[in-house]
Amino acid sequence: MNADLVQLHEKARAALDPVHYDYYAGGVGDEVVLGENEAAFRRLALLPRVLRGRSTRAIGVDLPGGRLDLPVLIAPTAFHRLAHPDGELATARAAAAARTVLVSGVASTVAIADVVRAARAVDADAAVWFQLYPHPDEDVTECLVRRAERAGCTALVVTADSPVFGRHRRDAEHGFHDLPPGLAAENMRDLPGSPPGHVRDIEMSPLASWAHLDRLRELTSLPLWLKGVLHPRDAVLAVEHGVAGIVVSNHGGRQCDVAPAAVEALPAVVDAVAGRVPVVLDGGVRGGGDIALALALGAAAVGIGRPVLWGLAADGETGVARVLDILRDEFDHVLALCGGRHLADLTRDLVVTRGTGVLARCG
Ligand SMILES: Cc1cc2nc3c(=O)[nH]c(=O)nc-3n(C[C@H](O)[C@H](O)[C@H](O)COP(=O)(O)O)c2cc1C
Ligand SMILES: O=C(O)C(=O)c1ccccc1
Repeated sequence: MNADLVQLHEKARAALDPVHYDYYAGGVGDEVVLGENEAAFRRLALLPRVLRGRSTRAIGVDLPGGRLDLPVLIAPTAFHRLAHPDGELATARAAAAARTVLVSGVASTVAIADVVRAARAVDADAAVWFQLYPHPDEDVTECLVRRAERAGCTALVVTADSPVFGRHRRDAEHGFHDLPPGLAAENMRDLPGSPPGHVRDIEMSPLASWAHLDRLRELTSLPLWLKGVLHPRDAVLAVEHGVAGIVVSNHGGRQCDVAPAAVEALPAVVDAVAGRVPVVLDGGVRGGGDIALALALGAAAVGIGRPVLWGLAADGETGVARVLDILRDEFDHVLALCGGRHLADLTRDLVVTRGTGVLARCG
């Protein structure tokens, strides 16, 4: 991990209630995938190109739903007010100031309208996307979509890797099941079928299907991203079902513990999609080199989850801004060292498997 991010992580660990730290840090089952997401990047290396005579670099990227000034967006993570009293408001301000996208989760502790307002107060053009799970009650799903639209979100992200909740041993050991008094999943308040003021549970839908995705797509004109794709055939189906983009993700190792590392699943998905829609990768991205590797393997951008939570817990908005700054600066530096000027200069032939010197299996 980038050394400055390690420091922020340590500061966050010291600041957080250990139960909440474990909620953020933990994974499903034996936490195999949690470790693999980071370890898989360390098994890859990048062959720099030389004598390319370049001085300036362009690292922005346009995606359906918004432009990013750096190829890093903030992946949806739950309950930011466990990390800092300003919660998602702080995250939204830092993302807007860095001119990148915040994917704000249904499980946020600030209502989506307030999250977007905070972002737009910093940058009138700020792009905030809304992430949701297909709720078993489709009226609830529809209401959430309308809330996101009314709030001014510019894309929807549907998370497909959670037909059921992952079993998080650390949470079970701590008996962590509920938010502390005063905090709630504010997007779930006042939904159809509940009394005024009531906050509904976020539920997973074991019955969620491609038909649900179709209905969601028909419900809104917002670009629809599908998050949590690992199998190339699902990537093809997603394109056929009209998604605007795909997020290759194993949910940061919090869902299926026999899944591969996210970056190892990336090349086959990129090949299957064949440029028809952009592919974003999240899971284990902890430095500029990881970003360069993911882009070289075909990602249009990466998402970061836990590093944002560490920045937020360590120093609120300033901490999140620092995380984005560290990653921007280190990625730009790696690009320069590799003789790149544009993101498109990061190509798959640069990626080799460490210890073998041969092109990565994907190469
Ligand atoms: C504490 C926590 C909560 C999360 N909550 C959600 C969520 O509500 N919806 C979702 O799609 N992904 C959720 N994720 C997964 C992230 O969007 C992302 O896939 C993952 O964190 C990326 O891995 P990284 O943490 O190694 O960067 C969560 C991750 C963490 C760590
Ligand atoms: O913790 C998670 O990973 C997650 O995705 C989630 C889902 C619903 C509510 C809170 C968090």
